[in-house]
Amino acid sequence: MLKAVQKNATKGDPQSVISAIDHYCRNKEWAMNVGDDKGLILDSVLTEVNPSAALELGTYCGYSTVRIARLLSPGSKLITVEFNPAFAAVARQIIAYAGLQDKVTLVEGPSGDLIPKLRERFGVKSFDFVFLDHWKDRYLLDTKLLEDCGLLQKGTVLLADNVICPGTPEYLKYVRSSPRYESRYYKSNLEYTKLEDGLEKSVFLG
Ligand SMILES: O=C(NC/C=C/[C@H]1OC[C@H](O)[C@@H]1O)c1cc([N+](=O)[O-])cc(O)c1O
Ligand SMILES: [Mg+2]
Repeated sequence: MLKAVQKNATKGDPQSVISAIDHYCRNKEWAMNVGDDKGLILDSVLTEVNPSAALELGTYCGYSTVRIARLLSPGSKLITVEFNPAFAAVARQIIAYAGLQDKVTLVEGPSGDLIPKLRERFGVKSFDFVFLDHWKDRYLLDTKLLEDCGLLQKGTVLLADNVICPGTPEYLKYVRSSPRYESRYYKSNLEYTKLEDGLEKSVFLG
C-alpha cells in the first residue's frame, strides 16, 4: 500500500493519497481501510462537526487519518491511536506523504492505557469528534472510558466504523439505548466489497 502511494500519489496532496490507496485496495490487495464509500459519509459528518479536537482509535495505515486531517480547519488537531507498531510505522509515512504531519499526533499503544493519559500528555480538555475503528470489542469499553475521563462534552460526535461487518453489537445496543446518546445509522458497504456495513453516528448529550 505504501509503495502504491509513493508511486501513484503526489507528495503533499491528500486526495491523491486517498485515491491511490483506494485504487490499490480495490484492484490489488483488499485492506481494512474505511474506504471510499464509507469515506464519503465520514467526510460529510466531519465537515458538519468541524472539530477543533478530534480523536481516532485505530490508525491502521493512516487512510482515515488522512481523510480526517485533510478536512480539519487551521489550528485543529487530530490524535490517532494505534497499538500495532508495524501499522503505526506505515501510517506515519503515509500521513507525512500527504503533508498532514503537523495536524496529526500518532500515539502508539493500547487505547485502554492511553485514553486516561491524553489530557496530561496533550493538554486535551475534551474531544469534539471521535472516530472508532479499532478492535471491535474495544468500542464500548473505550467509549465508557472516554466518558469516565471527562473527554466527551455535550455535543461530541462519536462515529463508529464496522457496526454491521465485522459488527459491534454491544456498542450499538449501548449507544442506541442510553439516554445520554442520540444515535443514527448510516447504511453503506464494507470497504471495496458489496457486503453491507455502515457507520453509527452518536451524539453525546452530556
Ligand atoms: O478489525 C478491524 N479493524 C480493527 C483492527 C485493529 C487492529 O488490528 C491490528 C492493529 O492493532 C489494529 O489496531 C476491521 C476489520 C474489517 N474486516 O472486514 O474484517 C473491516 C474493518 O473496516 C475493520 O476496521
Ligand atoms: Mg474499519
